[in-house]
This record gives sequence, C-alpha cells and structure tokens, in this order.
Amino acid sequence: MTSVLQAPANADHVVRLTGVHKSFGNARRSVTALHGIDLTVRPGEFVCLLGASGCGKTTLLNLIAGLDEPSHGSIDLRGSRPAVMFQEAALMPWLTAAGNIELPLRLAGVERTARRERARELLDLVRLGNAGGKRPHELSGGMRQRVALARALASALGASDDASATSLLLMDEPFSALDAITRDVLQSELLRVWESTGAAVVFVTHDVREAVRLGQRVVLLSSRPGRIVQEWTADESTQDGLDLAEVINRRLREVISDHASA
Ligand SMILES: Nc1ncnc2c1ncn2[C@@H]1O[C@H](COP(=O)(O)OP(=O)(O)OP(=O)(O)O)[C@@H](O)[C@H]1O
Repeated sequence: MTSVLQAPANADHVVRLTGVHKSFGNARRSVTALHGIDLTVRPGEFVCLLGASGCGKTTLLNLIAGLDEPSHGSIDLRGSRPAVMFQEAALMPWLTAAGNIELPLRLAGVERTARRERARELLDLVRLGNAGGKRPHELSGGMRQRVALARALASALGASDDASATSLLLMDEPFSALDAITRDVLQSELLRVWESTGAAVVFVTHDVREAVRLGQRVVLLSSRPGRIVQEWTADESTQDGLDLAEVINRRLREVISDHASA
C-alpha cells in the first residue's frame, strides 16, 4: 500500500516514514533504491542522513518533499509541503537576492509589503542585510547558498513571525560544492539559524564530520538497497576513547565493504 497522509494538528512529528520502499524501472530492470525505511522526525529536530554515494539519500529526500512517491509504505507529513535546499543554489538569475527570497511568498499569495518585510528579516538572519539588491552573479558561492537558505526558510516558515516548530527544511548536501572555509562558516550559520527558527531539518551528507557537527541524530544508510543500518544521537557516549565521528566512520567503512563484497 502506498500513501501520503496529512497528520493531525497535534502530531508529535513533522514527518513519519513507515516501511517505505522505492524501486525504479520495470520488473525486468528494476533498481531497489530504498527498502523498509522507518524514520520519524520530531518538530524542531535536526537529523542528518549519512551514506555512501548511491545509497538512496536523495531518493529519500525527494519522497519526503513529495517530489516522488514511494512504491510501498507510508509517509505521514505534518503541515505544509517541506522546503528543499539543494547542492546548487538554483537562484533565478534575473531576480535580486531579495527577489529570490520573496518568490515563494509571492507564489503563496503573500501581499507585497509583508513579503518585502519578510525578505528583509531573512536577509538579516543569514547575514546578507546589505546584499538584498544584488543579483546572483554578483554574489560568491557561499553568499548564493545563504540566499538559497533564506529562500528555503521563506518557503518553510511563510510570512509569519511565529517561527512554527512544525515546519520542515530538507537539505541535500547544500555545502558540498563550497570550499572548506566557507563550508565551515555556513555550518555554524545553519546551526544558528536552526536554533532561532525552530524548524526541523533533515540534512543529507556523505561527510561524517559534517553529520556529527550538525545533527542531533545521525542516521546511517546502507547501499543497494538503502536501509537504515544504525543511528546515533550527538550526545552518545562512545567506547575506547573514540570520538563519535570515528565510531561512525568505522561503521560506514564496514557498510561500504560489506556492500562491495556482496
Ligand atoms: N530516476 C531514477 N531512475 C533509476 N534509478 C534511479 C533513479 N533515481 C535514483 N536511482 C538509483 O537509486 C539509487 C539511489 O540513488 P540516490 O540518488 O538516491 O543516491 P544518493 O545516496 O543520493 O547518491 P549521491 O550521494 O551520489 O547523490 C542509485 O542506485 C540510483 O542509480
């Protein structure tokens, strides 16, 4: 059975996946990307999905975003459609930074003064208060991703000052194309923005250190098909004096070598 449900208003989650399975292709040439995924994300939670290339991270994010449908299983989503942020900022080149942030509000029918005000607030939030009038080609890669983050927040939170804890932001390796220094800065910025908005975040990465730095929970996926093999909480105590990133790295290497020898 396949279903995408709207949860009741008092749900304890922003999204809950139960037995989610996704295959591509037809019966003769079918690829099982995801198998039996059970995952609950609570309001305001920051969850990192970690896995090797091709393990189904993007497929999972697309299903949560409603860009694709599961072959089996259910996705129980609270509130409005989640906002998505990708590796590339994908800004409209003819619009200013402020215009790009206003776009989802415009599409949602928010009136002009309210959306301008909201765009200004969000530009300040991502520390681009002076760059609202610039077009994407005038911005650095890091600045473009800040605009994309503000646009995603506009989409997730709308024009309301009430930064609702029911909103959900999906991020697909948003910093992986940036240099190490810019990535480091944007990771800190994202944590600050997450704390100040209260939105739940599902963040896809193949970088263990990034997952451990950002996530309250790190969920490890295996490959072909993608299954959840283990998950850790950020405050978890580890044995043998290893830090959590090293523990997860070891498990990731085991998962990759199991897959290679299968
Ligand atoms: N539209 C599609 N048609 C056929 N196969 C697909 C399609 N989309 C994804 N797949 C397959 O599903 C599996 C998971 O792909 P997905 O892009 O979700 O992985 P990923 O973990 O996000 O990879 P990466 O980290 O490299 O982006 C892969 O084997 C991929 O080839």
